[in-house]
Amino acid sequence: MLFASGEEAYIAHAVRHTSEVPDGADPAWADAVVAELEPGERALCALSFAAGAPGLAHFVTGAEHALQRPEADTTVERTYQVTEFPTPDEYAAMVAAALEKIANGDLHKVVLGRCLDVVSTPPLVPAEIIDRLLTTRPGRYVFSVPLDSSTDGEGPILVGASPELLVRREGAVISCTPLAGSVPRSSDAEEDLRRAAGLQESAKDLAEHAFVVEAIVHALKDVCVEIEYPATPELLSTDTVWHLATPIHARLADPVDGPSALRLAQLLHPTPAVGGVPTAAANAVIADLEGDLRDWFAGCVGWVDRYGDGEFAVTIRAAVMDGPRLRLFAGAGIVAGSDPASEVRETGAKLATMARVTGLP
Ligand SMILES: C=C(O[C@H]1C=CC=C(C(=O)O)[C@@H]1O)C(=O)O
Repeated sequence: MLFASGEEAYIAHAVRHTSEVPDGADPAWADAVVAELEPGERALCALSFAAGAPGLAHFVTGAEHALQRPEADTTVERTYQVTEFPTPDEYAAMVAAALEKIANGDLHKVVLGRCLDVVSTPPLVPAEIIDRLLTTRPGRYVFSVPLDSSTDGEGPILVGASPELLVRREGAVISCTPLAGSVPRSSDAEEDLRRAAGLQESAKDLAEHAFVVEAIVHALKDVCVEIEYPATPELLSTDTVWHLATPIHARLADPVDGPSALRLAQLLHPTPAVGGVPTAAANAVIADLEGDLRDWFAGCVGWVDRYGDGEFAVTIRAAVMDGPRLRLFAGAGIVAGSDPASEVRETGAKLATMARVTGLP
């Protein structure tokens, strides 16, 4: 069980117990988790996408380790049976349906996702996937969190390499780096830079991004002062996509009794990077068009300590491993001007991050 940020990985050595709740958005639960933490412990947490869906916290002790690059890849030969759902055509039709609702004025933005279900022979080995995640680090925030109290590797495990910081609290200092607006990368260096430059000038992507920054700044205003962020987004790249990113910094108005990192994650999540605008209308469209495929995807994952410090990433570029089965998820923001075929390509590029880590051809 681990959460890595940048060059350091916090690896849990022992689990005291696991708190599972039906509603991960419950503020009383977040406060109880922090109050229950003992000296030297952290709670490694995962929250689902929406209010009213589960959350869990593992009370662990562990240590920071420097990440290492592998000498050689010891990948086992496997065969994979892959099912796409919805299919790319069905996903394009979902995007078209969302665009119609946007044109009708029902909402401004909605993020829609699709999945790959993979059955591997021989079965995937969690330790192997986690090793590869740590050594290749396709995203800044690498995580492996069991999704129930069976911490022996037998139950489902949420793994991933998210590029998106939902929130970090270090004392009174708060940081968020929302991402939204993306384009697949190219293996041709010149074309890759052209795509990045095009993204920075794309009115559609800048609008898609602005919704997320606005929502986060609005939510931070309730608990923070000195909120600072650049007027235009920066570029951030992963192994497969370029993103627009806005680093936001703020100070807690009340550093003594202010919200913990877990409580801040609840306050901010789900942002329009995974939900939409307005929130309720977008959630209804997601439920209608996606059904229940999100589960723990598009949630948030991270840690909090007994002082309230901690760090949460958005659960994207992620997979759920369960024995021989693996489910990968990727979503894309839909706004006026989005093109269904481009959104299929974008989600395909996002799925490729975890597909590569798991050894899929
Ligand atoms: C929902 C995902 O990405 C979000 C984060 C960054 C960029 C996004 C976009 O451009 O659509 C999404 O809002 C995902 O990777 O599954």
